[in-house]
Amino acid sequence: MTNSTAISPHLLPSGCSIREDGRVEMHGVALLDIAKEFGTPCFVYDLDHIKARANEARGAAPWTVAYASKAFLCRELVRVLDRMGLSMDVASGGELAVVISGGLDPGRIIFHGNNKSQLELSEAIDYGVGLVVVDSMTELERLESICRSRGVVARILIRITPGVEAHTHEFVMTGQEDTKFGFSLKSGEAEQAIERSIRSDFLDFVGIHAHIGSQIFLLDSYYKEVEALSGIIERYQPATVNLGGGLGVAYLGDELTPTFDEWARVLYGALSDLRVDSKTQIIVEPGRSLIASSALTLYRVGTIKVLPGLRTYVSVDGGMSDNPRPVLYDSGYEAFMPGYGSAIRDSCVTIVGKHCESGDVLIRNAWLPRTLAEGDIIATPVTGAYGYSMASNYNRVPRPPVVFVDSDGPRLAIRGETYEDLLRLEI
Ligand SMILES: Cc1ncc(COP(=O)(O)O)c(C=O)c1O
Ligand SMILES: N[C@@H](CCCC[NH3+])C(=O)O
Repeated sequence: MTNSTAISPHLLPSGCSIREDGRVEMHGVALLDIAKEFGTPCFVYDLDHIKARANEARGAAPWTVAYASKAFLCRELVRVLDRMGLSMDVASGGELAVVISGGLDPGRIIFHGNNKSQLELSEAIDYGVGLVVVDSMTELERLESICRSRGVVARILIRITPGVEAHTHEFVMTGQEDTKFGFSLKSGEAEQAIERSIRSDFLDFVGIHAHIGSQIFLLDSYYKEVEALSGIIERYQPATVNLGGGLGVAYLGDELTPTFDEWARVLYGALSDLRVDSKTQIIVEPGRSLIASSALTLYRVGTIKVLPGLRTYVSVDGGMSDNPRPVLYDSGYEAFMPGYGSAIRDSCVTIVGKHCESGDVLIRNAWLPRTLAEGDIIATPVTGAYGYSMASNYNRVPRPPVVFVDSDGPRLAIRGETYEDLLRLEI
């Protein structure tokens, strides 16, 4: 736990700097001015940081990088990643619609999901997505019949459950045997699905997919993943092996994360140890590790309630509706005052949201300067992944705006919702 120190600069997006007067700015614009212009709460993304992370991921190995759009998705981001030539993974018809509307070449889309509907599968085929990742025998048959009726062939990967337990929160583990995702390797279902797709006239078996979970720090889990798949790879010599995403990120100042280079070294080391043909196309699907550290969230403090001998509650104008991760996974975050970035954070408080839930806690033990007062702006870094994308309208709280910043200044990528937006589906 960080105690009595200023915020670690490495938790801030790379375009951030702390001015001599202590104000934190992003590409020369004070975060306090962004809060004034766009209101709070507000997600602020450093566009150059996103591009740098995408380039780092791409440069780490001769693999194909498909950004996992569930981590954060908006049209403007699709345009940016499209210009960089990245591929994208989608996991629903809605994500597919946004990626298509952002203009990404459908051939660079990978379509996931353990329960894709008939409509979603048809849309995937009609848009011409590059790869459909087939998750069950029912889906394989549904997809085949859609393709038969259109006289087309779908390029598919078979999703395999490698039976690897990655060391992460059980809610975000996906590679173990007891999971809703994919075909079990152990039971032989994976081989049956591959054989079935090879026999089909309307399915083109391009390769296999596996994903062992999210927020993974121990790279050894990836070695085990490749090891588990090696028998299938040797037997079917797939053109493509998609090893999923899941690389962990640091949310707290004292956490150390593996780099894309280290991840690549482990994966390629395993592939080479297991003599996987070097011509095999390797795909990875980083979501969190590509986007999380590029953003922070700005909040305004509304009330400060001191319960003597117990704790001090600092209530902000957002909460579990813009960041459900602390409630869902007990995830830790840090906070700082963008007006006083170099100030020593010498007071431990509990930052809570404005929702009608005692559990609506953003940071249980947050260190902030003791000068913190009602009306101040605070920021939580590393909120670029699974914050906005999992945001809700609980208590009919409008979802906040998303602002992109680079050397051209700040601009809206997604506007904040209004009460009118909240009413637009009402009859
Ligand atoms: C199939 C698949 N690929 C990629 C990801 C991205 O994971 P992460 O954001 O942890 O990199 C996920 C989410 O866990 C996933 O389910
Ligand atoms: N939403 C989760 C990760 C889920 C990964 C998607 N399969 C998180 O915030 O950590």
